Amino acid sequence: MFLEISDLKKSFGEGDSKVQVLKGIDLSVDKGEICVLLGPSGSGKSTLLNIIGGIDSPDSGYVSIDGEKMVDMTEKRLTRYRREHLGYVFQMYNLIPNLNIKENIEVGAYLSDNPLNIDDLLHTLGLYEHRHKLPNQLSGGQQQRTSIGRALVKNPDILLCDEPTGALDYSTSKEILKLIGDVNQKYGNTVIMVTHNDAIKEMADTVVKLRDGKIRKAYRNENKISAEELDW
Ligand SMILES: Nc1ncnc2c1ncn2[C@@H]1O[C@H](COP(=O)(O)OP(=O)(O)OP(=O)(O)O)[C@@H](O)[C@H]1O
Repeated sequence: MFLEISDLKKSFGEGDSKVQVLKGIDLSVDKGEICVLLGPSGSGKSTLLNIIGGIDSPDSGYVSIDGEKMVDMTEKRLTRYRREHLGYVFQMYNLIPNLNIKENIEVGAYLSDNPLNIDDLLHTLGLYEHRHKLPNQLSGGQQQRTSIGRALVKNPDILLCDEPTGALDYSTSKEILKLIGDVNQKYGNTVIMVTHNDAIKEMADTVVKLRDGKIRKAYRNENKISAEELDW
């Protein structure tokens, strides 16, 4: 398996205020899959995503990517690994306001020795004609496309998305989900996507439902549909 998670545990706080947020998570995801993580607020989704992304570390258990355990990496190796192999997309786009769209995407390219062709990517993102505009001249959906471009330009093995459509309306959300599906097809990145929206599970290869820090259900979706066909 490409991504292996074994008996992952994480708590926050100390003594009486200690909260066990992940209580032993086991999960395997194949290369190129879309994995959707669902669960109620506070169930541990973002914590799990942050540990997979090397932003946070577990108390015990491990995450292994392509056979390499992240806990065994030195801080220097982990930083390099994050830069080269992981792309992050958040609910808030976090674009640099005084850089234009192309320059915002170039920020991601500088982190890679082997970035994708930016003009080609701008076409895929539907942003080519907007490339000289500043972020505040674009809609929320176009800004999110830009942040996906920034994450994608280094052609990461894993694209980690935390509520990527959380700030968007229905039709823009569907556009962004279609883009995530399209880039997964085109570039073959593994996608791990956290969402509150149950309908999104229909476009996943693997669906994982968390509750109270544990996996309540994990299954392969044999009847995957495209993002255009989603409805909620
Ligand atoms: N840095 C932190 N310090 C203390 N507690 C934290 C920290 N990060 C998360 N928590 C707690 O861990 C629990 C799980 O949080 P997490 O953000 O992983 O859940 P979630 O399922 O992603 O929720 P949501 O859907 O609301 O984003 C919550 O109770 C949260 O308050």
